[in-house]
Amino acid sequence: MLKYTEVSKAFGELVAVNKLNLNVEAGTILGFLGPNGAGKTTTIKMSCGLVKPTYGDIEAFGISISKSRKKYIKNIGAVLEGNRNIYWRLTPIENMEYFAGLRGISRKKIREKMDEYLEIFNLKEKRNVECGKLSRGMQQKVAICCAMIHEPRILFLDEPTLGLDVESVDSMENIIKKIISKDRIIIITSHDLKFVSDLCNRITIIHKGVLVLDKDISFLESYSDNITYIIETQVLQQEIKNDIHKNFPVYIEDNNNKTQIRITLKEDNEILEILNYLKEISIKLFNIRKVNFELKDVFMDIIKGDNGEYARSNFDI
Ligand SMILES: Nc1ncnc2c1ncn2[C@@H]1O[C@H](COP(=O)(O)OP(=O)(O)OP(=O)(O)O)[C@@H](O)[C@H]1O
Repeated sequence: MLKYTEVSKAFGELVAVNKLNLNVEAGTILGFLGPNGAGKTTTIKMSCGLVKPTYGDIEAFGISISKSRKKYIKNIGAVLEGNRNIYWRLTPIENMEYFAGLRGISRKKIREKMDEYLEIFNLKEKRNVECGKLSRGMQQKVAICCAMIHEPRILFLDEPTLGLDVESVDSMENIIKKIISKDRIIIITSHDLKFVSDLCNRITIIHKGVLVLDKDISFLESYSDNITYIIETQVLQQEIKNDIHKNFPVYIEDNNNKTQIRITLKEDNEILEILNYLKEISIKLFNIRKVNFELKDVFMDIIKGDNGEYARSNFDI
């Protein structure tokens, strides 16, 4: 189990992570979500021993990072945000050998592991190509291979789909499904909520350093009766947006010279209320469409509010 007890990190006055308490069981693929600046990367860096918590402790399968850092780190593998996790001038094989060497694993010993990973990650044909010449998706796969070369039981993937095309996102999803096992934990941060809800069996949301949701993915099913609409209008003034926020369970964003209002309702005809409101203030409507209720709706509901302040949720979470 991965266990966080009161884990906190302050950078001067700014509290990036505030008393995080969380237990993650083996076999879990955890979606660790939050808006920009919520504290995700700081939490991952603390979990990898790269940033020291100001307060609190993290334990990986009973080993405490504050008491036995070296032993703790053996359980951890991580691919951090960005594309600097591997050496571009080296091939996938050379990168794996290099990272194995850093962990004190001999070339001979990892040969078998490398073959297995090249197979799983579909990298066999590219084994001797410089990583700088590979696609972004392949580079990301090599980075994961390197992070797993010492067979850690806990793997952190910070934004694994960033910059990947749809096909590569699919392939990443399949690979993560292949590498999870009942004695392993995979923790993923991502802004791609579809990827997360398709893949993860548990969802946590952190907002302004505070854990605000921790649920099994099945919790979404309890909202399957909800109906979500997207209403596209002329660009709305901030005052009007604030007023809509106050009166309706919505998420509002501007997109391509339009304002998109995403609203989740219990009954279809509740849509009339907001449409009447928009009509009364003479707002031009461009489009209305029904979409599936998604993790996105819960996520946006939790983090919405004026200036991104935590607002009371419309859902029973
Ligand atoms: N080294 C640092 N020094 C000062 N402040 C920092 C440092 N690292 C992070 N922060 C601040 O801590 C807060 C949390 O940042 P963090 O990078 O953990 O967020 P995040 O959830 O990963 O965001 P994003 O989705 O944008 O990557 C932010 O306000 C950030 O500016």
